[in-house]
Amino acid sequence: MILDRILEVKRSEVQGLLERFRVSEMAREAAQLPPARDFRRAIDQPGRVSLIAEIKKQSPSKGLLCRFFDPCRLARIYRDHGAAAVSVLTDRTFFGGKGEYLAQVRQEVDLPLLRKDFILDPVQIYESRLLGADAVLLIVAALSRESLSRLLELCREVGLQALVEVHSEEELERAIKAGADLIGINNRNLQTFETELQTTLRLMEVVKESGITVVSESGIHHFRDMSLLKAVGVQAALVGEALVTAPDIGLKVQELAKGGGALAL
Ligand SMILES: O=P(O)(O)OC[C@@H](O)[C@@H](O)c1c[nH]c2ccccc12
Repeated sequence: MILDRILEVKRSEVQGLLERFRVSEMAREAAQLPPARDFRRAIDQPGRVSLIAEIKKQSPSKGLLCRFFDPCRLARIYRDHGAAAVSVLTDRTFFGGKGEYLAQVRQEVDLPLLRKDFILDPVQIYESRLLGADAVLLIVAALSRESLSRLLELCREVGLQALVEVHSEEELERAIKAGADLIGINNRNLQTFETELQTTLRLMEVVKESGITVVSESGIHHFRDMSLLKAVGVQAALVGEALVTAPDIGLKVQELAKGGGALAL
């Protein structure tokens, strides 16, 4: 499965980081930073589905999405047309991202930023904070119960929020048990790569009225998708492909923000 391949590469990247940097040194530096922005509050606003707009150059399933890729330009367009937060893919091998993109976007816009990567080790949490992230993605399918709890705890310690990603009822249960208050339901099936908004509708039954902030992820393309998510009580939608491939990106951001009720029609 693709996730196994990604994790193999990621483990060697982590090894590289550990060889190049001292974790204690990074922790000391991170402790001196001003507090991160409140990602959860920015996306959890009554009566609307907030848009988390993603900066994504390529994906394992679709290849190159964006020919003239300029992360800072994308971030400005997202901000100017109604996005509540920005997600930056930093994985290099599979998504064509880099850590520097996050640092550059941090300089460019003041919106809360999510670092989208495959986080397996504490060193990546410190690195994320130093690059300017306000939140990081933790993928339940990629982590043991112990690692998930340990990384969640570390996020709290360093002042980063964690978006805990699930694909199934079983993973959702693990996320809740670990104490996640911000959960991403990924509509993409990791085996087939197909997306199915139904996944969000199904898992929403379990979490609604729990006080957990829910983000629906992947395969969201249209105004009507956002309206549907609004009707089932989701707080935010994470959208990449539909934005970066749109002929007029600003217009697409507006369409989705309107569909979620974040902008007036
Ligand atoms: O491009 P899409 O279908 O709008 O999806 C965005 C986002 O959900 C997707 O990039 C994503 C969700 N979880 C991930 C984990 C790793 C890498 C990427 C992802």
